Amino acid sequence: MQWTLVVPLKPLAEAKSRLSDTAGDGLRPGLALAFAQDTVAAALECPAVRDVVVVTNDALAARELTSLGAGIVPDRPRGGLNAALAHAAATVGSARHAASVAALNADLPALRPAELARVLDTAAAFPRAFLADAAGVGTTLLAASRGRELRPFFGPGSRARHRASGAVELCLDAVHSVRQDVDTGNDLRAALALGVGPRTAAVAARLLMSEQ
Ligand SMILES: Nc1nc2c(ncn2[C@@H]2O[C@H](COP(=O)(O)OP(=O)(O)OP(=O)(O)O)[C@@H](O)[C@H]2O)c(=O)[nH]1
Ligand SMILES: C=C(OP(=O)(O)O)C(=O)O
Repeated sequence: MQWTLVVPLKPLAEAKSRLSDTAGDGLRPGLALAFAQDTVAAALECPAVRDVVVVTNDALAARELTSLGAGIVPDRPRGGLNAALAHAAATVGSARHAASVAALNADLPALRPAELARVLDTAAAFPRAFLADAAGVGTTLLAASRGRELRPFFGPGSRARHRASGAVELCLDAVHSVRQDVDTGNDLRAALALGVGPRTAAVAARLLMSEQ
């Protein structure tokens, strides 16, 4: 089965506020963009992915991610993350020959295409399914098979909320790169240990230099 991925991305100037002690205002927007670029590039290399659509109102991010091959859906004003995802999923789901739709966070800089394929292939057996994040409290991916509504409940504690909504939790080993979102300095260190994509590696190197 081939999937359309919907990737939400806040305006870069507002993104990754929990990384403010690790990356100052000068580097943080570039770090958030690098995470999104490495996430989208890896997703586009995944054999289970037909296309990637980023829902964002950030003009620079839209330009850079389009150049990688992503489509863009403009965000809803002030609707928040779940409204943005539901809107984008409905937009791509109503297109002719729509694929199944999955929401994937934009902060997975270590994402490996083969691991993402394993997650999506497993999700295809269920109407709605999700993958918990590395911390075990959030969600990095929520999938809805063709014709099913996504019904996203992302945000703090989303693992429990997705489970309560009836989505099936995917219990898979060896898909660390799909679980490793980066919200904090410790998450960034964990992602770097897994091996990040080239854009995140470049910004992380500048971060280390600026610390010296
Ligand atoms: N399009 C869109 N994306 C959002 C919105 N809110 C959050 N996101 C994205 O959803 C994912 C998870 O978001 P959060 O953890 O809330 O925000 P973050 O920027 O990653 O980190 P913090 O600022 O530290 O909370 C990231 O990919 C965000 O860019 C929104 O209102 N619209
Ligand atoms: C929005 C989520 O991610 P984060 O951990 O980035 O807050 C979530 O886990 O539902």
